Amino acid sequence: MREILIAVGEDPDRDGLVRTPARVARAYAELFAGLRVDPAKVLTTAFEANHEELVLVRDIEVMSLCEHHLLPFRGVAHIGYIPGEHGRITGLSKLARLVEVFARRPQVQERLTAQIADLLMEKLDPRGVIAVLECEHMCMAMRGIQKAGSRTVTSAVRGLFQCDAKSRAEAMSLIIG
Ligand SMILES: Nc1nc2c(ncn2[C@@H]2O[C@H](COP(=O)(O)OP(=O)(O)OP(=O)(O)O)[C@@H](O)[C@H]2O)c(=O)[nH]1
Ligand SMILES: [Zn+2]
Repeated sequence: MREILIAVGEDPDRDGLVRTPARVARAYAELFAGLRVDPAKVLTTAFEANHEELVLVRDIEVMSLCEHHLLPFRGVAHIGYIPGEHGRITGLSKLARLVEVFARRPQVQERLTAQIADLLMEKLDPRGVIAVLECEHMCMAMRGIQKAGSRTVTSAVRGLFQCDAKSRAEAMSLIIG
């Protein structure tokens, strides 16, 4: 970070900047803390509830950093699943925790979306999962093409939602609100 400050023409020894490299190191440790967390451990709480229909949590806050520029992208995630045969469900907060673990890594939005869907499929064994993310990327807003306000929508559908157009359409209509 000291080298970067020198490269952009700053004096890394001036008052306001002298502790910046250490601060940035601490900030990055926090922003990338998801690299040191096993996402499977987030879903350890699951219970049988005999609920075999859609569970959908909308508007989960997403804040991540794109791996190309290490600039933030932020927006919301909508995550839904249809429990498996025994109606195995997880705590609602666990869906948000899952977003958090994968978001706190250098990311691309597509992979973040897929990782959330894949882990839910693997750990909950549901009939289907749908994950939709809508984010604005600062690397497109603050620099480069400089188009603030554009939102990127990515989806990952697994299991039943892949082959059953009616279930997918129903989930999508609830996601769009
Ligand atoms: N698919 C995808 N692309 C992303 C994501 N975040 C950033 N990008 C893109 O990654 C690309 C990197 O392109 P490069 O040409 O290597 O880098 P660049 O010269 O800085 O590109 P510009 O942003 O076009 O100036 C850019 O088009 C970004 O918009 C993401 O989550 N998913
Ligand atoms: Zn970027």
